[in-house]
Amino acid sequence: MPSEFDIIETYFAPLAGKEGVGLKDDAAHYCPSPSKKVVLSKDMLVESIHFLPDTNAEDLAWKALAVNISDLVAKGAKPKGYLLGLGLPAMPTIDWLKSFAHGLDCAQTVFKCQLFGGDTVRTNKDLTFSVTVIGEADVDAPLRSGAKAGDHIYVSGSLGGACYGLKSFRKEIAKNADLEQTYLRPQPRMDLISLISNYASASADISDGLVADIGHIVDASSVGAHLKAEDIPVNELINTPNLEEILTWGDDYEIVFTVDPSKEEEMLSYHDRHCSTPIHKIGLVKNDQGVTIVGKDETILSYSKSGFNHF
Ligand SMILES: Nc1ncnc2c1ncn2[C@@H]1O[C@H](COP(=O)(O)OP(=O)(O)O)[C@@H](O)[C@H]1O
Ligand SMILES: Cc1ncc(C[n+]2csc(CCOP(=O)(O)OP(=O)(O)O)c2C)c(N)n1
Ligand SMILES: [Mg+2]
Repeated sequence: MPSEFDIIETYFAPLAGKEGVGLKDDAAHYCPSPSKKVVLSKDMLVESIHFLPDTNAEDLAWKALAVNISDLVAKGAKPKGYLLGLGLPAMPTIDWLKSFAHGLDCAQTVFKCQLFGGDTVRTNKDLTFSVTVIGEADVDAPLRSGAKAGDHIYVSGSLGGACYGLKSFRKEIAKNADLEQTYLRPQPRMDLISLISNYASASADISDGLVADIGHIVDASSVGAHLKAEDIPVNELINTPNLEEILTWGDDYEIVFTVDPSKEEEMLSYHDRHCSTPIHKIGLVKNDQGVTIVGKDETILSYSKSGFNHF
């Protein structure tokens, strides 16, 4: 049976960049590129809370890194490296370790980053991942607090795929393998990094749900968001979408951002030339408070919760 150190040497060291010092030292050593801003973020994934038990190791590796990369995208930062915390309830099989390392290798290739270090421990019950990502941006990251009245609100991609993917796994809807993939394999919007860093006045990813996360932006900016329900892009694979659920459930790794109207035309032209992920204008920032969602016939939609909350 391999030891903790065998796992690190055999499966993780080959994924390490030079910053990881072969994964044989006490800490990683990272020298940021000259004149870049370093951006750091962490997200954890816990069995049964963030993913279903028995999810295959390759998909877990992808999701653990992808959800973290999404936060760097939201801050207009390019990934450089990551630290991996792994909590294992028992020694995994060799097949699991190979598959997990392969998943990490694929993910870090797509996200253009390397393993800097981490920690491997035993947990009493649940498989747990804790990833810290390290990124670099050319300019100061767009903050949640940067939105101004008059800014236009955009969201990338489409919403609800992960929510309905999990419903498919749970047999609550007819099986849909594409929606299941959206849940298992979130696609952080790497192609939007430069657009966000050049044009967003504020931005966030919508891991907790669109209403909650645009809510975080407007609260931090002391303004209000007015969203037009029919302009919000819902995943087209969903047969009978429940809009309230889609806007408040979470696990969508799309980006919501605000843009000053004087920069909007240039932003859209930049988007046409450099980005492949679609973006949609969904509303306006106004000089009030909170998130107002306007439905058909100008009715105001009100929801019982704004988004995902662990407690
Ligand atoms: N346990 C913690 N210790 C320190 N900071 C935390 C902790 N949990 C969350 N934060 C910080 O709170 C802020 C909001 O976190 P969160 O809502 O998880 O953001 P996101 O949805 O973008 O991952 C971030 O700045 C994050 O670093
Ligand atoms: C098995 C399972 N049950 C429920 C969910 C729903 N869910 C769990 S965490 C989460 C939101 C995002 O997680 P969080 O830890 O809040 O990430 P952060 O916003 O900090 O990036 C959602 C929608 C899920 N993804 N998987
Ligand atoms: Mg978080």
